[in-house]
Amino acid sequence: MHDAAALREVLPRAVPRRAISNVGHHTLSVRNLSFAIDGHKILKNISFDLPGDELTVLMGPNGAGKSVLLRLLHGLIAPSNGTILWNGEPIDRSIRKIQAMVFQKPVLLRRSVLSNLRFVMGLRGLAKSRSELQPILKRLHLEALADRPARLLSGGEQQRLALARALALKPKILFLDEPCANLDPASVQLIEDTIKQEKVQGTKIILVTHDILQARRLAEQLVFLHRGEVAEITPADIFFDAPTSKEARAYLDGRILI
Ligand SMILES: Nc1ncnc2c1ncn2[C@@H]1O[C@H](COP(=O)(O)OP(=O)(O)OP(=O)(O)O)[C@@H](O)[C@H]1O
Repeated sequence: MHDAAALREVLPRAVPRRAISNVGHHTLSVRNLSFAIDGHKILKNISFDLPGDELTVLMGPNGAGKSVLLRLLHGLIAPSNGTILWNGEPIDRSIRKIQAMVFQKPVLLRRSVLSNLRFVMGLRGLAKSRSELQPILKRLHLEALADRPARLLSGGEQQRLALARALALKPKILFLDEPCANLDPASVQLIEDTIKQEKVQGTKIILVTHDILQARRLAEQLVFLHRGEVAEITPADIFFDAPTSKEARAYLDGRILI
């Protein structure tokens, strides 16, 4: 696949609808959301509300449907049934523009680090000079790598670039799919600190992780998925002390879920 085409695959498709105003601390909701492929039901009639001012962590065993749910929420795939709402309104083009996503395996262009940032911003009509991009490079410790080919970066450096690219879009809703998988402790801390700063600045964050300690450090709200269904949605402190579902209890105890 051509570079630009590959990157467009990770940007949400615009859905033509009316514009909305006053986006801030609102709520991301799904109603009766289902997704099936070839008759295989991957997500089954899910409904929930994720308050804009709480950091939501999405957990669940392998194959539960977490990545598929993030891709649906981000608009990369269309649901078989159901609706996704931001502040009570169906997601439209103006809301797609305030979303960004970081994938577990970064999708980067065969260009420099700087050029990767510029390209995505250009797609959103946000042309930026080198000096204007310095703060975001600095924030993710990428200044010294700005002119390096992105695909030659280490895994951790690529993940920092993927986060920088998402943040450069100044998203109000940020989806993170295991952004710290395979990162060293310093990189994990940098990414977690950056996520916390974004949250404080009012970005709605939905993070998928299998790292229970990371979830404890970051989560305010916990959504636990099991076999395509929401087993529980709980404030994080309750979830880790006394999960209400047997599925979450088994997961936290390290028992295999069937
Ligand atoms: N394009 C697809 N075609 C067919 N099946 C798919 C497709 N995408 C996902 N699936 C299936 O949907 C289920 C959920 O996948 P998903 O990647 O969302 O799981 P996950 O909860 O993110 O798991 P993990 O923790 O292992 O990353 C899996 O059984 C997967 O095989």
